[in-house]
Amino acid sequence: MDDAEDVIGAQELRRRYGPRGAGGFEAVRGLSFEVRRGEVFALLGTNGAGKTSTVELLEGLAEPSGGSVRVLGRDPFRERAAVRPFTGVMLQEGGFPADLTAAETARMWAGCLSRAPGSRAGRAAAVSSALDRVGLAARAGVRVKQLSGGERRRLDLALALLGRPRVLFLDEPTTGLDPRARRDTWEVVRELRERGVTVLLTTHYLEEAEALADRLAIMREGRIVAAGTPAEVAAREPARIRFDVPAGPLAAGLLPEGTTAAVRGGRVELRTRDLQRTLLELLLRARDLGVALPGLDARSASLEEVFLTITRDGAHGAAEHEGTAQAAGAPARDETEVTAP
Ligand SMILES: Nc1ncnc2c1ncn2[C@@H]1O[C@H](COP(=O)(O)OP(=O)(O)OP(=O)(O)O)[C@@H](O)[C@H]1O
Repeated sequence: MDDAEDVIGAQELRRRYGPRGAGGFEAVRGLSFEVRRGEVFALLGTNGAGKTSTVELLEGLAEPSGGSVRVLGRDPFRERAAVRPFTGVMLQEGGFPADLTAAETARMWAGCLSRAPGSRAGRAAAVSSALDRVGLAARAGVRVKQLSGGERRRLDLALALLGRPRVLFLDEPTTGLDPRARRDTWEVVRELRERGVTVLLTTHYLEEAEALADRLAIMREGRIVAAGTPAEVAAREPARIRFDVPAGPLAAGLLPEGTTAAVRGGRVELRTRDLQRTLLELLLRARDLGVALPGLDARSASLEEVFLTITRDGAHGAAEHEGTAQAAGAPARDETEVTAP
C-alpha cells in the first residue's frame, strides 16, 4: 500500500442519487480535501448536509458520480479488494444479528477480515482486546438484542478496530453514548492517532470535533463551507469582550477607536478580530479614565458559534458567510449600538 502523506484525498467529489435533472438529487457537490497520515479529520454539518454520502464514497461503498477519491493511494471503489483490508469502518447503523452475543459477533467479524490473526486463539485474543478497549469486556456474553443502544455503538467501534486498520472511518461514533462512554471513545481515537492511524469521523457534537480533530470541514448542502484546524475555523467569527454597563453614562473615550459595542441586558459587548489588541486598549483606557469594568469576560469565538452562523438561513451559500464579520457586528433588535468616536 502507498504510504503517501495524504492517506485520503478527494478532488471535486460528487454523488448523485437518482437520475440527472428532475427526480435526482446531488448530495455531494464538488468536495475537495485531503487527510494526512495520522490525522484525525472531522466532517461536520447539519442533518442532510452530505456527510454520510461522502464517507460512503471514501469507504468505497459507492462510486462517485463525479470527481475522484483516493484512499492509501488507490481508488476505494474500483480497487476495493486492495484497500478494504487496511480500513476500519463504523457505519451509522451496525445491523448485527440480534441473537449472537457481543463476543460471537466480534469473532464472526474477525473471521471475515483478511488482516485478522489466522489462528483461532489469535482471533479470540484480538476479539477480547477489542471488546476490552471499548469497555464491553463484561458484556461479551450478552446477546446483541439485549445490549443498550450505546453498547451496540461501542460494539460497532470494537468491530472497526479488529484487523488493525490504517484508516478508520467513524460515522457518528458517539451518538447515543453517555458522557463517560463518549470520553472513553475519545481516548480510543487519541490512542489510534498516536499509533499513526488516520481517522475520519463525522459528528454532531462540536465539542467532540474541538477535542479530537486536527482539522475539520463543515459541510452544508453538499459543499464544504469552512475548513481548517478547529482554531482556524473558530477564528472566522469575531471574539467577544463583555462587561457590565459601568455606573453612569458610558464614559466617552472608553471604547477603543473603531470598535462598535452593543448594550444588551445591562452588559456591554464588544466584538473584535484582534482580541489581544482591543482588550489591552480597553483596559488601558479604563485605567486612565478610572472606570471599573465589573464582570469582564473576553473569549474567542467557539466552533459552535461559527457552525450556527454558517448553517443559519439554509438558503444561502458560502459567499454569505464571507460577510459575517460585518453581519455579526450589527446590533440585534433589543440592542443599543454604541460607537467609539
Ligand atoms: N439513497 C438515497 N436516495 C436519495 N437521496 C438520498 C439517499 N441517501 C441520502 N440521500 C439524501 O442525500 C442528502 C445527504 O444525506 P446524508 O445522509 O449524506 O447526510 P448527512 O450529512 O450524513 O446527514 P445526518 O447528519 O442526518 O446523518 C439528504 O438530503 C438525503 O435525503
